Amino acid sequence: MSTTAAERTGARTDDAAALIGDARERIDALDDRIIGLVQERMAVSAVIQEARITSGGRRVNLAREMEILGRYRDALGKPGTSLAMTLLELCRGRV
Ligand SMILES: O=C(O)C(=O)C[C@]1(C(=O)O)C=C[C@@H](O)C=C1
Repeated sequence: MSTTAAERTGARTDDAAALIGDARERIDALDDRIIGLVQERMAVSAVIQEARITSGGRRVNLAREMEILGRYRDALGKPGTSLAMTLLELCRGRV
């Protein structure tokens, strides 16, 4: 059974439903890019961690993490800090 544009988008007019459909396509494309960038970040972070561990250091570098948290907070506010913490967890696991 097929759904109507209104059911898919929550809009009450065809114009609004069309706009939402187009904008959702852009969001899906952006999310694909964001996911790709996160995966790229994870790979680069793994190279750094591996080099540090192989040299006898620790996986985690808290001073660097503080810089990153501050950067995301300055750009995006408090939720930016949460986003940075999630990114760091994806990149180095839980500490
Ligand atoms: O910049 C580093 O030294 C890294 O190891 C990368 C990274 C990160 O993913 O941003 C990961 C772990 C460290 O605790 C700090 C930062």
